[in-house]
Order: sequence, then structure tokens, then C-alpha cells
Amino acid sequence: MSMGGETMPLPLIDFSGVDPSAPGAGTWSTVRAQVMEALATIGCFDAHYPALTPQLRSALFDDSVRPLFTLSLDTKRRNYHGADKPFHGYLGSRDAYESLAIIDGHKLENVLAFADLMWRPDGGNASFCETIHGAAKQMLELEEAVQRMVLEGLGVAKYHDALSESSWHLFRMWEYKPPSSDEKVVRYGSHQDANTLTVLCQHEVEGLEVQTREGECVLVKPSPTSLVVMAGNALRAWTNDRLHAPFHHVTVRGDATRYSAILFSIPKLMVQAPDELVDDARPSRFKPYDNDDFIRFCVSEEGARHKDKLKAYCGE
Ligand SMILES: O=C(O)CCC(=O)C(=O)O
Ligand SMILES: [Fe+2]
Repeated sequence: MSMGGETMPLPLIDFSGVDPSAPGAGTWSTVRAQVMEALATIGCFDAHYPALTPQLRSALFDDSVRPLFTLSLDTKRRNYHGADKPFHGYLGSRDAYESLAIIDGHKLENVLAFADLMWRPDGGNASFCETIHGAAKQMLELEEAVQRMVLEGLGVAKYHDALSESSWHLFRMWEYKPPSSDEKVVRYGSHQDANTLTVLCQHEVEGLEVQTREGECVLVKPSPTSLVVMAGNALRAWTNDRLHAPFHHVTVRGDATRYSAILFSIPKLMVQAPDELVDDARPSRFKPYDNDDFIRFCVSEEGARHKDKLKAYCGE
């Protein structure tokens, strides 16, 4: 087993010939086959997606995310939505990481409200809002294209609009503190994402490692033109276990602070595989469940005891 994964790269899928607003056109069907293969095996791929330009990426991280984290701790803690929604806002662990999140960050009014919260009483920060909103929108377009491909690939494309309408999105930004040592340190431990799809943007400094089904670690090299797409447990459940939700973790080493930005698509309603994906040959693998209840289970003492939390929570 090779830990560190220098040998095996993540599948790279070229989305430059895909127009998310024109499903089926260009290289759509070729890309769809590659997406299905990647999500059914490792559960993750690197998407070459130049629509999110290197300029926008640099505006996102260098001009927006990095300055955001220099605000005071009290200010950042205003990004809070109550004790019942701990994962909707600020997360911090001293000297390890900090994270801020915008609910439906692809909507300009939500980014404006977040900026007002962070920079009051001076009011919002126009270029910050434009940049965050622009990047989140690009990431959402990729997420929507991938979701559509997955449903088409499984022969259930008719559910695309219903699934999209019953999802909300969280735009989360991360700052990981450097250990200032050459030794690799885990900053965010191994987990599967609970949500449907994750679109992740790394900036310059590597650190994301994805585990294969066999337990090998694949280090995901950041590139200025690609985004990482990953299936979460909600998509695994919705597809009746046809797609894989990979375990992954974040490591840091050396002196460079690491930044990432992520768009999570999250179910609002019950997660349940459509009838077409359940039959005698492939009986239902998971009982229908509520995503918020599942997350509460994941962070509970009982949940912490299980590696495969979805199976433990609602497996049949
Ligand atoms: O920062 C990263 O690259 C990954 C963070 C992550 O896995 C998560 O937020 O679920
Ligand atoms: Fe994750």
C-alpha cells in the first residue's frame, strides 16, 4: 500500500468541451461516461474546467478568502446560525484550521449579507461579493452538469430538476495553518462527505488526499484550471449504492498556509433512491433518511464508533 499517493493520480476529466447550459452538446456524452466510471470506482475526479479562470481563482483566494481570514475571531464568529446548525457557519480549531461558510453562496444577495456581517459598520465589500458570487456560480454550474450526467447515466434523467430543486448549497472557505515542519500533519481527519456532490477548489498548496476503495491514498495536486468533484453519502444513498463516497482527509506540511473553497450540494428533503434504481436484483441498500438527522448521528458518540456511518445509520 502506498501512503502519499505519488504514484496514482486522480482521473482527470476534460470539461472544456462541455457547456453546462447545453446538456448533450459538444463532448457531453463522452465526458458523461468518464464521470460515471470515476464516481462508481474511486468516487472522485479532477475536472479540467477552465470556465473558472485562473484570474477568477486568484481573485477568489488572494484578494477575497485570504483577507477574510485576517478578520478578528469575534468577527468571524458572527458567521453562526444557532446551535442546531453547527455546520452552516464558522468552524475553528486553534492553530489547525478555520472555516467560514455562506448559505447558497451562488446567490449574490446571500454574499452581500455575509459581507455586511463581516465588515460592518463599513458595509459590504463590492469586489469580494462579485468574486465569491462569480466563483460559486461557476462551481454550481459544474455541479449541476455532473448531477445531470449521473442521472442520465443511470437512466433517471427525469429526476434532475426535482433533485436540484430539493437541494441547497453551502459555499465553504477553509484556511489551514502550516505546521512549520517538514513532517506531514493531518489537519482534517478522514471522513466521507454527507452531502450529494462536492465541488472543491484548492489553491496552490496541496493537501487533499482521497482514499481508494482499497485504502490507497491519492494526493490531489492542485492545478489552476481544475476542480475536484466528489460524491457524498447522499448521492451514494440516492443511487442505491451505485456511486462511491470516498473517504478523504487534509494534510499540511512546511510553511505555506493552505486555502480551499468548496461548494456542497445538500438535500433539503428525505434522501431516497427512486423506484427505478431498486429492484429484486438490487434491493434497497438504505432506508429513506433525513439529511439533518444523519448529520446529527455522524457527530454523536454512537456515530463516531462507526466508519461507514451511512450503513450504520440506515443500512438495510
Ligand atoms: O479543504 C479541503 O480540501 C477538504 C475539506 C473537506 O473535506 C470538507 O470540508 O469536507
Ligand atoms: Fe470532505
